[in-house]
Amino acid sequence: MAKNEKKASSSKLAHCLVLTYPGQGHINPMLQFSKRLQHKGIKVTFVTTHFFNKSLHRNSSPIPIALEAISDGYDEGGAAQAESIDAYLERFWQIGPQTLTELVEKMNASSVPVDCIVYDSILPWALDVAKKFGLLGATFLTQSCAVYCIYYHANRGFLKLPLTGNEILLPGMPPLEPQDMPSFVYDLGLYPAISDLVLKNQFDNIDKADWVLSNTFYDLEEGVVEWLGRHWSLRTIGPTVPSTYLDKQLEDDKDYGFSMFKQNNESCIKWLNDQAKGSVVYVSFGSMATLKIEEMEELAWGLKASDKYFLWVVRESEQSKLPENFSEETSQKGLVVNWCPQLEVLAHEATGCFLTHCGWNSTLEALSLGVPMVAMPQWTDQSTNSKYIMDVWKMGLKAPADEKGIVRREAIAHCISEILEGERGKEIRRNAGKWRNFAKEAVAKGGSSDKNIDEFVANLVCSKCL
Ligand SMILES: O=c1ccn([C@@H]2O[C@H](COP(=O)(O)OP(=O)(O)O[C@H]3O[C@H](CO)[C@@H](O)[C@H](O)[C@H]3O)[C@@H](O)[C@H]2O)c(=O)[nH]1
Repeated sequence: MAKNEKKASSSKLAHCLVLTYPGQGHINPMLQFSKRLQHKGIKVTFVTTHFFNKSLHRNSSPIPIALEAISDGYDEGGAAQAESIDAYLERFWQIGPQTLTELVEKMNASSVPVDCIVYDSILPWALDVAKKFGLLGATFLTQSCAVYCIYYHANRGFLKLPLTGNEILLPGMPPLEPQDMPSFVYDLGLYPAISDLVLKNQFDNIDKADWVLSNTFYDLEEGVVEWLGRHWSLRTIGPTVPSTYLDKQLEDDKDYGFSMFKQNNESCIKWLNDQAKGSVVYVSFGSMATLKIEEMEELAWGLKASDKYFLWVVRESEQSKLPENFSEETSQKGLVVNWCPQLEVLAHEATGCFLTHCGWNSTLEALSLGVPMVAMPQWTDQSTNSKYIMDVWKMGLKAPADEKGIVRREAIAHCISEILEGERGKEIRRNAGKWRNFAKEAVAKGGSSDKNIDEFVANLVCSKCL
C-alpha cells in the first residue's frame, strides 16, 4: 500500500526527458537547463547515447539528475567508430528514434510517465517520437539566436546561397559580411551531412514544436529574439552557466558535471594562484576544433611573442602539432594542459583575457564571468559569434587572418597586448563588466530567462492537470 501511495503521488510530477547530442558543447547547456527545471519542481531524465554515457568523466560534484541512454548505433565507440560523420549521422537517424521510443515506453510503464521531450535541435526526429506518444515537444537551440536566424533565412530561401555581394542585411542584426556568416553558409559543400542538418533537417518540423528554447538571454540578442519570436514559440532560457557563477539560486552548482576529457584541476588552479591579477591569457579551442600545424605554430609563437603568462588547453589529439621545444622554451611563462576546469579558470582573478575559438558556450561563459576575449573563430557558428563579440557587445577583438586564412603570430600578440594593456582594453573591460551584470540579471529570480523557465514549468504542470 505504501508503495502504491508513493506511485500515485510521484505520478503527479511533470516529467521531462531531455535528449542531447553527444558532444561537450551540447551536453553542458542542456544539463544546466535540466538542473534548473528540476530545481523548479520538474522531474528530469537526462538522455544521451550509450557510448557517451559510458565514457564521460564525472567532475567533482554528483549530478542531481536521473541519467538514461539510447543507442546511436555505435555503442562501443561512438562517432569515432563510424567511417565518417555522414555515416554516423545516418545510422543515428535510423537507430535513434527506435531506441528513444523504447525508452519512452519503459518510462511510461514506470511511476513517472513522460510528459515532454526537450530535444537538441539537431535531433529533430525526437519531436516525431514525442508526438507519436501525444507528448509535448520542445526543441533546444545550443547556438545563438543570430545564427539560427541566419540558418532560418537560408532554409526558407530568403537568403540566397551561394552568397552574393559584400553586405548581408537580416532583421534584428547588424550588417554582416560573408566572413561573419556561419561556415555552412559561406563555405558550401563543406561537411555535407552536417550542413544538411543545420540548414535543412533541424527546420523540417520546428513549426510543430510546442516551444523553441534558446540558450541566450533577451538583452544579449534583443532584436533577433523579437524577430524569431514572431515565428516560433521562442523562449530564451540562458545563459546556462552553473548557478554559483551567476545567481546562486541552485545550491552548490559549481560545474557542468561531465567532461569528455579528464581535466587537470589542481595543477591549473595552483599555477593561476601564483600569477598576478589580470595577467594571464587563457587559451582554448573547445572540444572539437582541430588546427592546422601552421596555425598551431603561429599561435604558439604568438603567445611567446606576447611575453604574457598563458594557460593553454591543447587536447591530447592536438599535442603532436605543438612546435618542438615549445613547452621547454616557454616553461617560465606558460602552462599547457589537456583539459581544464574552464569556468574556474575564467572566474580566477589572475585571468586577464580569453583567447577563444568562440564556441557558443565559451562565449557565454566569458560574457557571464566578465572576461574580455581575443576571438579566433574556426568554423560553424564561431565566425558569427566573433562578429558579435567585437562589434556588437564590444567585449573583445577579433584577431585578423591573412590571405591564407591563417592568424599570424604578430596579430595574436598585438590583440593580447591591446586587451591587457591598451586603451581599447579599458573600454572592453568596462563592457565585459556590463554584460556580466546583464547575464546575472537574466537568470536571477524574476529575470527574463528565469521568468521564461517559470512559464515553461507552469505550462508543463498545467498540461499534467488537464
Ligand atoms: O579545457 C576545457 C575546455 C572547454 N571546456 C568546456 O567545454 C565547453 C566547450 O563548448 P563550446 O565553447 O561551445 O565549444 P565546442 O566544444 O567546440 O562546441 C560545439 O558546440 C557549440 C554549441 O552548439 C558550438 O557553439 C561550437 O561552435 C561547437 O564547436 C565549454 O562549456 C567549456 O567550459 C572545459 O570544461 N575545459
